[in-house]
Amino acid sequence: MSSAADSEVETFMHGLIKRNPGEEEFHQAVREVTESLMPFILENPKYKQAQILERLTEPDRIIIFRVTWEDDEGNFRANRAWRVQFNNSIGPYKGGLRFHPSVTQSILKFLGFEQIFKNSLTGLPMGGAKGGSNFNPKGKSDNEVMRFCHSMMIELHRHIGEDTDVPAGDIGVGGREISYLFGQYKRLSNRFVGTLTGKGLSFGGSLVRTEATGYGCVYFCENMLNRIGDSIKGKTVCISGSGNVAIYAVEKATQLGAKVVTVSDSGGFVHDPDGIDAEKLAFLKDLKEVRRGRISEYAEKFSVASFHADSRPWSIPCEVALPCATQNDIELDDAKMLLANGCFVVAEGANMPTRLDAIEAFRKASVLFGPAKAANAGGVAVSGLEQSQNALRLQWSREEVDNKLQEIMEDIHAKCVKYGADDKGNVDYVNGANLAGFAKIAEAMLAYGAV
Ligand SMILES: NC(=O)C1=CN([C@@H]2O[C@H](COP(=O)(O)OP(=O)(O)OC[C@H]3O[C@@H](n4cnc5c(N)ncnc54)[C@H](OP(=O)(O)O)[C@@H]3O)[C@@H](O)[C@H]2O)C=CC1
Ligand SMILES: O=C(O)CCC(=O)C(=O)O
Repeated sequence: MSSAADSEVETFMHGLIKRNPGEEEFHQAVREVTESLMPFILENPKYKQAQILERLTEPDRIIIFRVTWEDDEGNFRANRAWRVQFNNSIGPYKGGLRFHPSVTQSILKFLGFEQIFKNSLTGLPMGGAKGGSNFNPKGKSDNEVMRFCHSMMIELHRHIGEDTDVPAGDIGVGGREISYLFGQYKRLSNRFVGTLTGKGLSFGGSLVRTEATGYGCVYFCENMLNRIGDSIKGKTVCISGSGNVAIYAVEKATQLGAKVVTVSDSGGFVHDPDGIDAEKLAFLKDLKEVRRGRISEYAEKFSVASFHADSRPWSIPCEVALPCATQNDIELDDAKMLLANGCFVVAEGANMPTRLDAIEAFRKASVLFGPAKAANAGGVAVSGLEQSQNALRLQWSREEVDNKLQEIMEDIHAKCVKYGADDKGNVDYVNGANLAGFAKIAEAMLAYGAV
């Protein structure tokens, strides 16, 4: 980056931090995008003149509300919830809901901001949003989760709609939660429309939505490898997380011939040197999707595997790393360890799982680095396809949706290459994803004038 661009980035970030004090995750997400975009904005004064970056980093609105619910002992409990409607320049607001005790406005703003670019990359007409609550579903009964979701929707339903804002799942929000939320939405609005995605298959859900983020991440990884004449087949893969994204990343990587040797949760990671085969994956799905148990049980069941409490999997040698748990999961030291052990491909299944200095280390080492906006866009892409099916009142076959998902991931990869390749043909996927995502949104914002 030129020194002029450098100093513009610092001036811009100074103002942003002043306007959004203490929101570190949001600052981190905006800095990464700003560093990619600033040289382009300086070359194209129309974006600066129209204050596109300033407008893009200010949410259209944030709705904050209290959710009161009753636990199984009859106590009243209260949580805080948010919906950050960030930008609807290219379509209705779209993005997941996160239920986790760590949720703050900063986290939801970083997620909503990233979602604007990700959704643009899919080529589908979706704006960016995110929401959630500091409610902790862990250890709660189904009835408690239901009461929380029903109470949350009493407020949320006023702000969403199939052409306004379409929430979906994220950490702590899966099929169970979406069902409770959708049931209450349907009752309150007296309309059966696709205002949430990730629904059950018997009431408007799309085939392959459950698998889409994990599968899409592996498809993106395969696209990056194919471009250099390689493939994921035969590669050793480390995955973090053991939730929705991680499980289906394990499944697709294994189907394509890779050996996945780690998964994790907030208690630690398991290392299975033999790889997670179909039988072990079935156990993992039952453990996490049905019994909601801890990952340490995997090592109790399969003696070849070891459990490492309170640690992340990045010390285990691998060629491909797929962080699929949460933000800031790969620190600089983890990146150094991965590089020293021969890792040369990283695709982000989670949102912002890699710290900025760790990304820099990967870039310097010419790692094939697929940023979240591109690599995990498969989930929201199939959510977009769910909206299309709902609007058409049709359900497409598994094969049809999976083919469309593969096409969308290939298309996102091609856009990253178009916008991120240098003269020698090396691709900076971070710059590519940011620039390609930005181009479409910025054109729409310019066309609207001062709105
Ligand atoms: N679901 C989707 O379609 C999409 C999800 N994403 C992103 O992918 C990531 C994972 O989401 P998803 O799989 O849906 O969520 P899940 O709730 O299904 O799984 C989350 C996983 O991450 C672990 N985890 C969560 N927080 C922490 C933490 N602070 N430290 C260590 N581990 C943690 C969880 O462990 P534990 O159970 O112990 O908490 C669990 O294994 C998130 O970053 C999400 O934003 C991105 C695109 C789409
Ligand atoms: O499916 C969706 O609408 C949102 C998925 C999501 O939360 C994400 O892409 O981070």
